[in-house]
Amino acid sequence: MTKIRVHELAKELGMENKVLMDVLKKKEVDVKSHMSTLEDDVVASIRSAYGKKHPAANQETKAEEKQEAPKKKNIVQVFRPQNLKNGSRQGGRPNGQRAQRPGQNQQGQRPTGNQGQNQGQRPAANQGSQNQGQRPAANQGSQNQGQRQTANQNQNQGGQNQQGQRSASGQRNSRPFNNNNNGNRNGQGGGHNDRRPNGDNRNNRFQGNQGGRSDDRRDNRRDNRDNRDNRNRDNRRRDERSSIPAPVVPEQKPSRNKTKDKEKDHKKQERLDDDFVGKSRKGKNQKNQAEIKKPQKQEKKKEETIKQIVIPESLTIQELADKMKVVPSVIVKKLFMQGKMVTVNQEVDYDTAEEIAMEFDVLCEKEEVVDVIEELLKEDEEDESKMVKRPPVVCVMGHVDHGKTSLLDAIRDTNVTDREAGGITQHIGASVVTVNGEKITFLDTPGHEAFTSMRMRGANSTDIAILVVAADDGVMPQTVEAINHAKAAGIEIVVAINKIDKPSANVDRVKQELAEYELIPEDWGGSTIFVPVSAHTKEGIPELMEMLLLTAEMLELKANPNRRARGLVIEAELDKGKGSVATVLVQKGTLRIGDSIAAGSAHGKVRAMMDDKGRRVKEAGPSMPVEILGLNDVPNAGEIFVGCKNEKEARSFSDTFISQNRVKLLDDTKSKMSLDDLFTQIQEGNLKELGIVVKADVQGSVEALKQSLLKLTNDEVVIKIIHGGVGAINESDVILASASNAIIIGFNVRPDATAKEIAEREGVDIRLYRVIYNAIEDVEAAMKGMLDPVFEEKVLGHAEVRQTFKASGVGTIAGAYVQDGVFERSCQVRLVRDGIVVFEGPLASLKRFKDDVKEVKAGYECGFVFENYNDIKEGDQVEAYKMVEVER
Ligand SMILES: Nc1nc2c(ncn2[C@@H]2O[C@H](COP(=O)(O)OP(=O)(O)OP(=O)(O)O)[C@@H](O)[C@H]2O)c(=O)[nH]1
Repeated sequence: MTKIRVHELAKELGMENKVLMDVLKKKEVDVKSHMSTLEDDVVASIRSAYGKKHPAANQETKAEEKQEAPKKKNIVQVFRPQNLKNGSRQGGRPNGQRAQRPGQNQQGQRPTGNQGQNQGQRPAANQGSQNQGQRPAANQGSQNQGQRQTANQNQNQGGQNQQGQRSASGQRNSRPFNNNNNGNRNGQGGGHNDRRPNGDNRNNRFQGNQGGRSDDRRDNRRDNRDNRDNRNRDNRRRDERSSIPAPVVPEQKPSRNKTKDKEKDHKKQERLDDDFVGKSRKGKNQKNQAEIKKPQKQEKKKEETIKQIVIPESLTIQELADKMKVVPSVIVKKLFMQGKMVTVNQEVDYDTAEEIAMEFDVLCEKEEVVDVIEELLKEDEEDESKMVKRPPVVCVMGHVDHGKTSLLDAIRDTNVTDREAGGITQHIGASVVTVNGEKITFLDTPGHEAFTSMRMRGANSTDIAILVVAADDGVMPQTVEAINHAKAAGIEIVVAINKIDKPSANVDRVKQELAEYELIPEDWGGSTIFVPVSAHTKEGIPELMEMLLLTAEMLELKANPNRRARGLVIEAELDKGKGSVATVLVQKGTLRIGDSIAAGSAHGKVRAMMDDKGRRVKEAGPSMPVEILGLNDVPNAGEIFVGCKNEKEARSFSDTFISQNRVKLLDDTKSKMSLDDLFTQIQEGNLKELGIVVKADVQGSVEALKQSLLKLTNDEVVIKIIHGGVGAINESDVILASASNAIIIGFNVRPDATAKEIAEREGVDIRLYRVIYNAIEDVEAAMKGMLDPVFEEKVLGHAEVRQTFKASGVGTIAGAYVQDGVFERSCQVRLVRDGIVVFEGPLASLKRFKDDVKEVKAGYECGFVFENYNDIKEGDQVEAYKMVEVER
């Protein structure tokens, strides 16, 4: 049987080692220290003298403890201080006692020397710290209870210190590690020793926190560290511990990579720091609280603030993603999930972009495109008081051959009052007539052209339109067109029913027909002025002039002549001798010789001015058309001209115009790639890379094409095969090509219907080949700008000449019978006589009876006239053919 030691007996009896040793000394028992062993008889005598407890009772207790031992393990797992507290309260004390005893017992049973070491270290390590630091008042209470249960009153008398000393063995406090030690002792190997101290630390940590005695804790840790093999890990933990009360179980992953560990631990440290700040210093450190709350606030803010972006009319997915600050692939993916296939380079319009953005909770606003030119041309409202009456600007419009030119001439002839001034009417695109002392400016430009080109920048050139309708012909398609143009431009219409001199003239019919277009004559209760005229007899011309003046009066046409001139360019050309010659219509202000003006890309000083009669003038007021010299360039018709302060201002105006136009031009040239304009694009430096989608019938061909095409890369252009595949050219190929501005080369394959349609819509160039070499050759030729389309003759049909007629002014007409196929109006023909081609050329006309026809099919008779060839004989064979572009 193992002999009992002094301290064990002391503990058993609930007395101090020193007291027991004194007792023993009194009994003349030789003990050197509390570790000295005692003989059984001595123990028995001491027990009988000082204690009631019998070793048997101890044995029982031990047995109990052994049974309950597993429970202690649970306690080890408790990380929360409060839990630990509870554990202490409920079972801490008895456990503590129990824990000591098994330790004691095990000491005796220990087969190895490890325990001795552990024991020796443990008390040293744990005594001070654990006793003092780990036992809070609550625990004391519970301990007392426990002690009472053991009926050892002395313990209570011993007070706190005694208790502390009593537990100097560390057993109570080191309950958890006793368990661990048990494991070790049971032969689980030294490796577990590493864990055990960690376990110790955990306990220490928690308990230490309870007690709040960090010094002790630190001492304890320091001591423990000395006993640890894995110093690094412990150090890390120590770092954590120094600030982190929260439980960490890094030991659970002993095999982690060290570097990773460091990083992870660092991150964990940060997290835990946050936790710590959040949990432990709550209320103490306001700053920290603020720090913790901050992210939450930010999150809230994020939720509340809806992103808003400004996007242009159209943009690519990439650009949209950039604006939305998301990865483009996210958008592509989202759209893909909705069944829409897009690429990052694909352009989408505003509405689509807005829809996409909404999916990401982003609001869109359309970017206001500032037209710099528009801004430059912007004008402030004019002061009405400074305005004076100006002549009306009139244009003549109507259907072909209804007499527009004749009417204008008649008007001019009738109203040229100042012939004496020696003016020979010059064609400057506009003319001024004086009627009853009042001037009317006529524009020569055909009505609708005037509207479209002259309204280029939203400025109307004309005030009144004369709608010429031939009385014998009535309303014709171009009449309707003219009405619509005039209405769209919001200009007044005066109807001139022309050719009333003709017997077939029917004025009422014209009135009736025009009524359908809301042009109701005044005598029918409407408001449109109708004037029956004859350009030939000049009947009604003065009335028409009067009506024009009346209308002008009603329109109250006014302008301020005392300001810098502004107006429209009506015509412009480059004259060999004079340089740039432009006819301008002054609309506001007065243009004078020497004025600096700018008109679109042109600018300069007015060197000379001529009126419509070719007379030199020094100034031109509102509604006056003049030809000017002095511009450095030829401006476009319809361009607004503005008088500038000086030449510098005029130059800067046109410079801005040029640069803006270049931007626009570049935008326009961003059109789809085509082999035909490949060279031009290369030349202009617009193209550095030619993307090609290759589709072929077999993979071998795809590869062959790819390889050959890639070899064509030169200094100027890089060939890039963006996709290669087997099978028909499909929708996705076209979309891909469109998005990447690439061309498609198909070898022995054809595009399907959808692909064809999309290619047409998107302007994707699809080239189909049956010979690989041709494809290569084409791309190469295109890169050199030498790509010519390949045409092939396609025979349409055959006919036989059965009769010939001679017609003056026409030549010989061949009456023929179409034997097979079809004869088309614009086809080429071959005249074959006795097997010899006697003529080959285009068909001048194709008639059936007297009518021109588009085509004549087999089995029908028709009349041919060959262009510049009349030597036609009966029995001649005619072969019709046309050249068609063929795939290479
Ligand atoms: N009898 C008659 N013939 C007229 C009258 N006005 C024009 N014509 C004839 O109609 C034909 C067409 O006249 P244009 O003045 O060339 O007609 P337009 O509308 O200017 O024709 P386009 O310039 O081709 O659009 C000419 O042969 C004129 O001689 C008219 O008042 N009476």
